[in-house]
Formats: sequence, C-alpha cells, structure tokens
Amino acid sequence: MDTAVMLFTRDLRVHDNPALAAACAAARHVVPMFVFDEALLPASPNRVRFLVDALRDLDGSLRALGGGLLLRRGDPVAETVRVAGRAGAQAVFLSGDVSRYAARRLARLERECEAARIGVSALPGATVVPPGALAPAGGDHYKVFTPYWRAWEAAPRRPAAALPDRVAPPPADGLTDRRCPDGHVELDVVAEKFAAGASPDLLAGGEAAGRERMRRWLDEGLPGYGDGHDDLAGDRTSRLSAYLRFGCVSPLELAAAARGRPGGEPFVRQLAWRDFHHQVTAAFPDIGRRDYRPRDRRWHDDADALDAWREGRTGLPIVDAGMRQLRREGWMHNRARMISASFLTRNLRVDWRHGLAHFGAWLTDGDVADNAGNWQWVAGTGNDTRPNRVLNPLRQAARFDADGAYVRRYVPELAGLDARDAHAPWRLPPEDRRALPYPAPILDPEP
Ligand SMILES: Cc1cc2nc3c(=O)[nH]c(=O)nc-3n(C[C@H](O)[C@H](O)[C@H](O)COP(=O)(O)OP(=O)(O)OC[C@H]3O[C@@H](n4cnc5c(N)ncnc54)[C@H](O)[C@@H]3O)c2cc1C
Repeated sequence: MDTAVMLFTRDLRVHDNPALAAACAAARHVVPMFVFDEALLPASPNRVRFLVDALRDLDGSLRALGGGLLLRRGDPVAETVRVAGRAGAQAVFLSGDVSRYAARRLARLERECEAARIGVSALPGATVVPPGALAPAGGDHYKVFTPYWRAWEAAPRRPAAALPDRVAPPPADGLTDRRCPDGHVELDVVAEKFAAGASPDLLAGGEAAGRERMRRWLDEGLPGYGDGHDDLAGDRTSRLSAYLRFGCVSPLELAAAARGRPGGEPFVRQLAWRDFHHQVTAAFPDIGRRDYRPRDRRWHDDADALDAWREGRTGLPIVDAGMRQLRREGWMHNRARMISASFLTRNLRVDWRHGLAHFGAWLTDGDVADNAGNWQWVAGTGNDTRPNRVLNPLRQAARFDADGAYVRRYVPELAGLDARDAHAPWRLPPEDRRALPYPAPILDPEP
C-alpha cells in the first residue's frame, strides 16, 4: 500500500507499538497523527499537562524516524477521515481501547472509513493480554480476579512489536509541511487553555521519561516491592501508572522485564489487575455509570461531607493526607486510594460515582477501566468477592503509616505531632486540640 494514517490515541510511544509497526510495515508512507478531542480536553488539567508532554516527546521520536506528528483539534473521526482523504491513504491504523467512548469512536471511524473506501485496523497494545482473549467456560469475561490471574499467567504473549526503521511521510502532501509550526503552537495553546490549574508536583509525561522511570524501577525499586508497596510514606511503588495510562510505556514490555526478577511476581500481579479491569470494562462498558453488581445500596446525599472529603478536611488525618496528595501530585498511593474511597462510600455512604468523578478530575493516571473498576470494587458493587469489606481508617493508619510520616507530610497542620496524635488529634487535651488549625472529624471516628 502506498499511504497509511497512524492515529495515535493513548498509545503514545514508538517502542512496542503494534499499530505503528503494522502501519509502517504495510505502507510506503505513513502520516502519524493525533487529534485533540474537544469532548475530552476539559476533563482534567493534570492529564492534559501530561498529554502535552507526551505528544512533544512522541513528535521528537517520530521526527528522528523521518516523520513528525500531525496535530489536529476537533472530532477525531472527522479529522482522521479528512486527513486520510487528503493524504490519499488507503488505511488507518490505531490501537484498540475498551471504554464505551473508545468503542463508539472506533465504530464511527469504521463506518465513515468504509464509506470513503479506507480500511481500518485496530491492534492490541494497551494491555499485556488483550481484553476478550481470555474467557471462562460459559462466560464472555472473568468476573473474579484469582481465576483470571491464573489464566493470565498461562496465556500466550504476542511478540513485542519492532521499532520501525523509518516513518516516511508522503512526498509534499500539504499536511506534513505545515505540521511543524502549527503543531507546536497547538500544543502551547492547548496547554494554556486546558492545563491551567494542574497540580504543582506532577511527573513529566512522555515515552522518554516513562522508559527512564521503568529502567530505574526495574533495577532499583522492584526488589523491594513485595514488602514495601503498602508503606504509605515509603513511596515504594513504581509510579508508572500515568505512563501506562497514556501508553508511554508498553505494559507487555514492562511485564516481560519484571517477570522472574526479585519482586517481580507481586508487581506483575498488579499489571494483571489492570488487564482484569480492562476486560471487565470491554464486556461492561457502563462500568463508570452503573453498578456492575447491583446491591441496592442506599446512598446518602451530603454535599458538605462530599466537599470536606474532596478538599481533604474531613478531620480524619489518614483520609485527608491522601486527598491532599491527590491535589498536590495528581497521584495518590494505592493504599490511600482504598482508604479514602472506603471512607467516602462506607462511612459517609456517599455514592461511588461522586468519588469516581473527583478522582477522574485529578488523577493523571485516571482512566475509565481502572478508576471505575476500583471504585466499584471498594464500594462493594464491583468484582470484590467480599463486597461487605469496610476498611477502618484508624486501623489502616496504624498499619500502613505506623510512624505517622505520611500524614505529617501531607497535612502540615499536624507536622509537630507524634504518630499517635497525628492519626487521632481529637484525643489531644482540649487546649492543645483547640490550638491546632485542623478540623474536628465530620463523623465519630471511634464509634
Ligand atoms: C478508588 C481507586 C481508584 C483507582 N483509579 C485508578 C486509575 O484511574 N488508574 C490507574 O491506573 N489505577 C487506579 N487505581 C489503582 C492503583 O491505585 C494505581 O494503579 C496505583 O496506585 C498507581 O501507582 P503505581 O504506578 O506506583 O502502582 P504500582 O503499585 O507500581 O503498580 C504497577 C501498575 O499496576 C497497575 N495497578 C496497580 N494496582 C492496580 C489496581 N488496583 N487496579 C488496576 N491497575 C493497578 C497500574 O497500572 C500500576 O501503574 C485506583 C485504585 C483505587 C482504590
């Protein structure tokens, strides 16, 4: 074939990108493009910030291979069909994705490309094992993690896709010529308009940063993962989630590199959790809207409590520390996510969809499958086999922040207290308590 369009979505890498590799193998000329989707841009300044970094980096990598990234803003389907038409492309390549939005986008793209006699190929790459590749007897997807994990471990892996030797743009196509100045202006414009208010301590996005973090993690962090991953203050997890979310790092390469190393098994298991939620979402695209397993929970409408939770002023230090970490870093430790989500849905009895929306607005790694899958898991409406599990915040604090360092780091009002008081400032003598500029608990913390 003469020309193909490579439509990047959230697979922002050149290494192990099956769609890019297939486009380059199938066509003499390739137009790599990305469309800022007007419907998604306002969702989260943190993710826009990370995305802009990742696109700059991707553009640099593609230029080094011969062709830079064409940027467009608007409806991704209309823009892709327009670019493919102008470039005289015979096919569009992209990575498959699982959200309801992505599934509808692909269906529309296929319809409109078919009308224009352009082929569409959606390839795997977003997960280690593609959603839908594994199914239990008599079902279309796994509903429980442990059997999924067993099947996942034994499942065959695709070979990693080769880095293309060259991404050759079409000769003088009138598209790529104007790409460079427009593209960079566009990134600045998007960042200014949609990344305003991003968290101050965000990680830098992009494949180069992601691969460097992956390399260091595998060498230095992984061996301590089994013992350290729940240590809130120790910060001993990979922080690769946003790179995985935007496809800056290949989950297949990461899992293959971690497997068999010390610390590898518990870490690879977490990557399997990610795949698990993706295959649930592919089968139940309403995961962000409806209970996966309806439990007839009665939710409590309490706008003040919800605001206090969002802003990290519930008066429960371990909850507030997590919620403030989220705002400061656009990321929260997994254990803190579980504690704060349990507090919202189990103690305050607020609907999990409010928590999901808040996390969705701030998490750089926020995505439908993992965010909604985990919220429903904690709320007891999802895939947890023990749906009545409630995490006691004080016991969790004593166990996972025993010396209070996490709380003191993110709740500076409590910085001068020892662990016992930092986790339960309401127990202080009344005059000490009154002197603390920290709120009283919004519900009885020790009923
Ligand atoms: C309420 C709630 C909401 C969450 N929302 C998201 C989200 O939107 N996006 C997201 O990537 N993760 C989400 N998680 C899962 C988990 O908290 C993060 O993946 C993890 O904290 C990211 O940090 P890390 O990269 O250092 O993880 P590590 O511990 O280093 O784990 C490695 C990778 O495994 C995957 N992973 C780990 N735990 C989980 C899990 N429980 N479910 C799915 N994948 C997992 C992630 O891709 C992660 O980067 C959520 C968890 C909870 C309890």
